[in-house]
Amino acid sequence: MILPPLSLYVHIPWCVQKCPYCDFNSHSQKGEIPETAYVQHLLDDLRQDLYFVQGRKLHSIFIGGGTPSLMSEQAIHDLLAGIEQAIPFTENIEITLEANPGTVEAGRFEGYVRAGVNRISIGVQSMQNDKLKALGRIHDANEAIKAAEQAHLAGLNSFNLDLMHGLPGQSLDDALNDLKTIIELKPKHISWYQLTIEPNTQFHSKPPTLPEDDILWDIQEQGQAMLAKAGYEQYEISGYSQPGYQCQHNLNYWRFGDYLGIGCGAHGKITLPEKECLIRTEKVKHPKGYMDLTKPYIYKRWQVEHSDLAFEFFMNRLRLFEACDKTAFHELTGLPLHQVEAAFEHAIKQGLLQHTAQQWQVTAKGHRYLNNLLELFV
Ligand SMILES: C[S@@+](CC[C@H](N)C(=O)[O-])C[C@H]1O[C@@H](n2cnc3c(N)ncnc32)[C@H](O)[C@@H]1O
Ligand SMILES: C[S@@+](CC[C@H](N)C(=O)[O-])C[C@H]1O[C@@H](n2cnc3c(N)ncnc32)[C@H](O)[C@@H]1O
Ligand code: SF4
Repeated sequence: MILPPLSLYVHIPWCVQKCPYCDFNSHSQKGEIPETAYVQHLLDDLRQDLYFVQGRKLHSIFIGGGTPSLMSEQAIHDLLAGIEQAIPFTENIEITLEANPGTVEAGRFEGYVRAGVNRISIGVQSMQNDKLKALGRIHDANEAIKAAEQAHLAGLNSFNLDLMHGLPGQSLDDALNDLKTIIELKPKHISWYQLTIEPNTQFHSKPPTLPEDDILWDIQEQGQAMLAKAGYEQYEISGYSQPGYQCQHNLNYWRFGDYLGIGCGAHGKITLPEKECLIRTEKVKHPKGYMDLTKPYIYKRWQVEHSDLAFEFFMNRLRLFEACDKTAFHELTGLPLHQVEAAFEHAIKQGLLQHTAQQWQVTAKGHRYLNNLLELFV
């Protein structure tokens, strides 16, 4: 087994209010968030994970949530300084912070950049005010535009806009107009998600009327063509970027790289080559329990069973559009290649995969029927 690049995910669990479609680990917090105490807990949590790190450097950091843009510049500065003290950074480290346009007053992004952030991901969701209202968002389209302008002003070479489609009452034209407006804001990266109704959300208990399947299909096909025409390459199911601006954190995740996870409900995955195994970690989910000094941060830690490894590898790796080196399978899982050859032959016969002597690549059909492809590895 070889050691892949190491990333770090940091979870910030608070939002101004909970959106009715969202099943992320987020809690509405009226008033001040306990950011100073939380940063200390995060750094303490990280120290307890250092056992796994052993001389490695950090390749990317993703501060996600919840709404990390509720944190002050000082808190993000203290957090990043503390992380760097614990684990050195690689020279080109990517440091992303997620922001909600409703929390971004002027000058905020400059502050984050001073603290060390070099990529901001802004949750725009839609550019139509009636849709934003139906989604329970705390901002309007104008504030989303202002947030994107601020990202340019802060000198951020790379920022991402999150947009959703398949929204309640959305027509094909609505969705395409949203994309067109987003493209005009010139982000280097666009995450374009189809709205899904998740269990344990308000939309699940009171479902809104969503567009018919044929409209969803047209949105997908025509939206992808529009993004491609504007120079955005699709490199992952929902990830599009200008060439060279893929999200390094996501890429490492889908390439089956390693990541530590700190903060409420954060997940981690670490390779231990000397033990020929993978460890997964999960931290305590609720902020109250996580910040309770009498309890550990870790909720669960387990070794991935050998029988699950092949599926876990491909479930991540086959989401990416780039080809996969055949050697990566053995290097990252420790399993012999011949174990998956029969599944691959089957997938190639069905037109879901193609291959050369060195690499595998998912075909367009394989991306469309990804679940059928993955079933071959169960
Ligand atoms: C943690 S949020 C981003 C930052 C910030 N909390 C915000 O919403 O502005 C992650 C992103 O996941 C997407 N998302 C969340 N729930 C979703 C759902 N049910 N279906 C599709 N996309 C969803 C949204 O685009 C959202 O921006
Ligand atoms: C889906 S991406 C967001 C994409 C995005 N909008 C951007 O910046 O390009 C969010 C990243 O945070 C990671 N993440 C989210 N919740 C997590 C958790 N609880 N534990 C570990 N990683 C998490 C995901 O794995 C992913 O790499
Ligand atoms: S979508 Fe973003 S702002 Fe809305 S509840 Fe989820 S994490 Fe919070």
